Amino acid sequence: MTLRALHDRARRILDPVRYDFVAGGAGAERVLADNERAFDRYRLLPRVLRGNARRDTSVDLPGARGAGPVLVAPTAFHRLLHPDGERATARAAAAEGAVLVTGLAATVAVGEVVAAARETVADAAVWFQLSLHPRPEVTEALVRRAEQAGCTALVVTVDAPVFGRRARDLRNGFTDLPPGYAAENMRDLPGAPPGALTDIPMSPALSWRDFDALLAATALPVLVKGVLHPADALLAVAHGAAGVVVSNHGGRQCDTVPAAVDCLSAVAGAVAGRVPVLLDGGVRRGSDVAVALALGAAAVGVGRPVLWGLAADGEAGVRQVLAELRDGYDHTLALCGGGGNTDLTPDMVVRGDGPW
Ligand SMILES: Cc1cc2nc3c(=O)[nH]c(=O)nc-3n(C[C@H](O)[C@H](O)[C@H](O)COP(=O)(O)O)c2cc1C
Ligand SMILES: CC(C)CC(=O)C(=O)O
Repeated sequence: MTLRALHDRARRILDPVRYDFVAGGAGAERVLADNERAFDRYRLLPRVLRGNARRDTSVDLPGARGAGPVLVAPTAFHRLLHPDGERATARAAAAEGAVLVTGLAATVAVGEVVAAARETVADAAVWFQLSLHPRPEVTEALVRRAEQAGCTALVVTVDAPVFGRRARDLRNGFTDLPPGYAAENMRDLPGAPPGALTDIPMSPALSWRDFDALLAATALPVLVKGVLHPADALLAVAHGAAGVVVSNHGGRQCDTVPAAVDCLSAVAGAVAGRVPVLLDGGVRRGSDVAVALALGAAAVGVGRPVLWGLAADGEAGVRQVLAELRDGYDHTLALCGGGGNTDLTPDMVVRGDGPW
C-alpha cells in the first residue's frame, strides 16, 4: 500500500476522535497544511554523469547509525492507534534500520520499547524524547529511565512551553487519555504523577539553564527539537547540544510560523556543520527527503505517516511507510547522480513558484 492508501485505511478504521488527534494541528491548521505544501515549492536540479554506480544512504548520527536518513519522529500514544502500540513501531523501525525516537508520552514504557527493537535487531538505535520538567529531579528520573533502557541519545523538545490549542481536540472533548491508557514513562516519578496527559511537563519558565542541568545529568548526547530561529540554533550549539531538529511540531503548537522546511537553510547555515541538523514536518515522499538533505539536513523525522501505517496494519504498516520513503529517496538520489547523502547540496535546490 502507498502512504496515501495507508492513511485512507487508517481514517476508515480509526475512531474519529483518535484520527483527529493525530491528523490535527493548532489554530486554523495553516502550518499543518503549509508543512506539506512547502515541499512543492522546491525543485531539485540534478547533476549528471557523476559516475556513481552504487549508492550508500546510511547516516551517522549522535549515538546511532541509520540505514537511511529517515527517522521515526517522537509521537505520543501509539496504543490509541493499534493494540501493539509502540512495540510494533519499534519492531518495524528496527527491521527497516530506521532510528526510532520514542517519547515521554509513549503508552509503552521505554524499557519495553527498546527491548522490542533489540529483539528484532540486536543493535537497533533508539533515542528518547523528553520535555524538561520544572522540577529537575523529575527530568533526572526520566533520563535514568532512558539510560537504563539503553537509549543512545536524548531529544529534548523545546517548542512546547505551553500546549498548542488544537481545535479538533477541543471540539471532540479529547482532553486526556481514555481509561486504560497512560503515558507510561511518567508513572511513579518523584511526585508520582500517574501518567495523564496533563502530567506531561510544559512550562514557559524553562530556560537554557534547565538545558544545561540536563546536559550535566547525563553522558548521552542531547539533541534540541523544535528550533526555527537560527539564533536559537546557535545557542543550542553553544550550550553543547549534539544536534538541532528544525521542527514546528507538525503544526501542532504555534499556527503562525513558517513551514519547517522553509526554516532549514538558515539554521543549517548558522550551525555550519558543527553538529547535525535534522528536520521534521511535512515529509511525505522520498523526494522530500532529498530536498531536505540538499538544504542541509543530515536526516529527517516522519511523524503522521508512521502513525497511519501503524493504525492501518500495525508493524507491517509502519514497515511499508519506512520502506516506501527509503526506496523513494534512493531513487531520487540516483536521479540526481548521487552516491551518498552528501552528494545532495544546496546548489541543487531551487525555490519559488516557477518557472525555473
Ligand atoms: C499525534 C502526534 C503526537 C506527537 N507527539 C509528540 C511528542 O510527544 N513529543 C514531541 O516532541 N513531538 C511530538 N509530535 C511532533 C512530531 O515529533 C513531529 O515534530 C511532527 O509530527 C512532524 O510532522 P509530520 O507529522 O508532518 O511528519 C507529535 C506529532 C503528532 C502528529
Ligand atoms: C501529549 C503531547 C505532549 C504530545 C504532543 O506533543 C503532541 O500531541 O503534539
